Amino acid sequence: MNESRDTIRVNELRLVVPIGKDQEHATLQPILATVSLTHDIGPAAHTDDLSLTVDYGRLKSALVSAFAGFSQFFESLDALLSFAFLMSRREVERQLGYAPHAIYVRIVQEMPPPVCKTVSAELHWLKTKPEPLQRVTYTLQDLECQVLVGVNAIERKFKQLVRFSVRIERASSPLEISHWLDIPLLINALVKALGNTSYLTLEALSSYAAVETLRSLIPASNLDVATPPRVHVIASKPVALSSASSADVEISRTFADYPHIFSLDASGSKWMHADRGNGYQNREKDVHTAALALGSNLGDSFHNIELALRLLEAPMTILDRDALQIPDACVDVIDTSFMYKTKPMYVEEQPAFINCACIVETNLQPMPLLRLLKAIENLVGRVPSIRNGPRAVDLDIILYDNMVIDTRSQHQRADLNNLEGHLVVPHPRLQEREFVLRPLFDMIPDYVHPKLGKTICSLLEALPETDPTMQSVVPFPLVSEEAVVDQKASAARALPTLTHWAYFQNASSTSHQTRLARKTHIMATLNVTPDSFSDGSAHTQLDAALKYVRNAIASGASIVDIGGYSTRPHAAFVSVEEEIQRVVPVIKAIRQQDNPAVRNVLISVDTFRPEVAQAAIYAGANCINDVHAFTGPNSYPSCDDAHARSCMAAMKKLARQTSVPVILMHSRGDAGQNKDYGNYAYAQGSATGGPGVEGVRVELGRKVDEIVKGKGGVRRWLVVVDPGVGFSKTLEVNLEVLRDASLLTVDVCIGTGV
Ligand SMILES: Nc1ncnc2c1ncn2[C@@H]1O[C@H](COP(=O)(O)OP(=O)(O)OP(=O)(O)O)[C@@H](O)[C@H]1O
Ligand SMILES: Nc1nc2c(c(=O)[nH]1)N=C(CO)CN2
Repeated sequence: MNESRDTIRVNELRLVVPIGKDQEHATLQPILATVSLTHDIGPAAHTDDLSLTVDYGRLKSALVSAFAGFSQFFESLDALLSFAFLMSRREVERQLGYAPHAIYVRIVQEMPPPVCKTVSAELHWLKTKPEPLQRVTYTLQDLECQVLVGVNAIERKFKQLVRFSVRIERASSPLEISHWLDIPLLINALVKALGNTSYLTLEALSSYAAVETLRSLIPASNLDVATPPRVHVIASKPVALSSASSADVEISRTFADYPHIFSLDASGSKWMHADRGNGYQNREKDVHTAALALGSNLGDSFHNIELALRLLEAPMTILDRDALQIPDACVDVIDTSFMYKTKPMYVEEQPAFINCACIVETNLQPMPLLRLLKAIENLVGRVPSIRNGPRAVDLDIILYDNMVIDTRSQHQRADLNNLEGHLVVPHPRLQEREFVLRPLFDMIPDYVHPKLGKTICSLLEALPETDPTMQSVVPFPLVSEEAVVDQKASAARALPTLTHWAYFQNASSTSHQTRLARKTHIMATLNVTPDSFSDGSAHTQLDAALKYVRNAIASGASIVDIGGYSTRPHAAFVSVEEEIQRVVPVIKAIRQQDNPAVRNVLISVDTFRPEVAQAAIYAGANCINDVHAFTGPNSYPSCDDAHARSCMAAMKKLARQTSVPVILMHSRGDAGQNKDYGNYAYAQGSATGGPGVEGVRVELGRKVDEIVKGKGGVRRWLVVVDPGVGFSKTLEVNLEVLRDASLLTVDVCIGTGV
């Protein structure tokens, strides 16, 4: 039996058919229809009798009259294919009296240049029991795109023509072939996405084309989950080789080849983006970690940096899917450094810089991440300037996972004067920049540079000289109710800066001169509790409070701390409403004073309650001073009770939203409870000092980590720690902490705690 070898074919029958989305948009368009059947021609060959085979003339006429008699319009190539197949099978069965072994139908549509040369759909139908087998193939032939691709210098500079041929194969059930793929949509998506790429190799480019094609198949993927569609891509560079017609890469891929990008849904019946739907676990697979450096020396630098960080976390509002090369782009800042005022490097005649760094988790690939950073620089107000000159904000990718990247061609890599439009990671100047190494050291001192093989710590130590004028800085925002409300409405807004405090790097190692230049900030404490001011009405209380503030400022105070709930042991309970009622009017009154020195004084609100902190900030306070470091009064021995957790979440959210500095004090919960004040023995024998200082470092450090690290964390530069003299400590421990607090960190705020 040779029935599967013989073929009768009507080749490229020219037809003109109505094609369109709907009746109104349907137009007559030429197509080429090919029909072939696999059938044993032996009997007709022996007898030379036409009635024993299929008359191709009758087959052609049947197709012509079926299309001519079709009074509707064809919505898609699928619909045309399906119609041509049904008409062919009917005619062949009419002639033979039974169905042939196999039928093949192909419909080709010529496309207007330069979209692509042709699109075609083919159906292979095979008579098998119990069900026939059916396979559909779509081909986009010679899709022409201008793409930046290649390793040669000229190829990095100019886009070049790349021809793609994309074939999609799917198994389909016999009755279901109409409207599976929207070809115009796919062509559009491909041309747009491919035009934004800048790969070095045709391999990466063709793989990207396969991913984008598979992406467009997701909506219909539930129909084929058992035998998922397969995509073949040929990427061809016609001008790559001087004596050859082209250089090509051909690949064949399916969803399962890209487990980081696609996964099956929970029921296993549909392909989806791995970072969608049942989510977090899937997303994790494609999450990368990058270290970014930020710098600014024009305008309100603190505002610019905060705004840039907020924009960073809203990538989809800045660039579209094509530029980001992913539909659900996501960036989370998960750690921040301290912030520094630094001497300008390279071009020294310009204002001092403010520098910091952050770690992000993102599903963006390196180039789209760079694109996002450049777009944010523009949005924040960076304008062209001289190289290494002043700028509103500068955002650099310092590290990306452990990757070593250089998008320049081999022979462009001799120096660093041609980085424009390229990406080099780790940042090529990292090792000479203290303003980057020091912020990185705050977060990842032990990270090993993937090219240099040295830790951040040793790179910092290896700097030939360090900047003795480098200071860490704490910015205070200028708060007003309208500004906070306005800013709450849009995550991508930041408050302007009222002032900042600056500290030399390391008090013990800086020179006598810089130690003298160091400013000590005095905090005045104003307790607006009923028994704090002698008799009298609310008005005299307010007068007394304002008089205290004026005196404090005149005596050199730079911040006024206002509290409405005493922290002394066994103090009477005060309701949230009452506490708000006590502090808010005083803050508002200060902010309405005529004297600018009083009106603009820094105000911290001394509270452990998020509701009170929020009301105070809305009224004009610009700092939160919390004796329980965001964990509330019931947080000892464990910080894990529900109240402590909800307090932590609410305080973090408020601090993050308003960007006010937070003073976090060491204590062991409510002062009235017995907390075994001498119990710091566990911290004995540490390198940092005595057990008291080490106990404070461990217990407060744990809370600081929880407040700073992870998504939604408070910027590290806004955290001021207070060792809590007089809180949960014996006389000896208090004295030890007073003596050695500088061992804890440079940024300590020492008060008497009353
Ligand atoms: N790791 C990287 N991070 C940021 N930009 C990079 C990186 N590698 C290469 N570049 C390229 O450097 C070019 C110049 O960037 P930018 O204008 O920020 O330079 P600069 O501020 O003068 O120097 P630097 O970025 O070294 O601080 C950009 O167009 C970018 O394509
Ligand atoms: N201190 C300091 N100096 C610089 C900085 C910077 O961020 N900080 N950025 C530069 C160009 O990116 C040039 N010089």
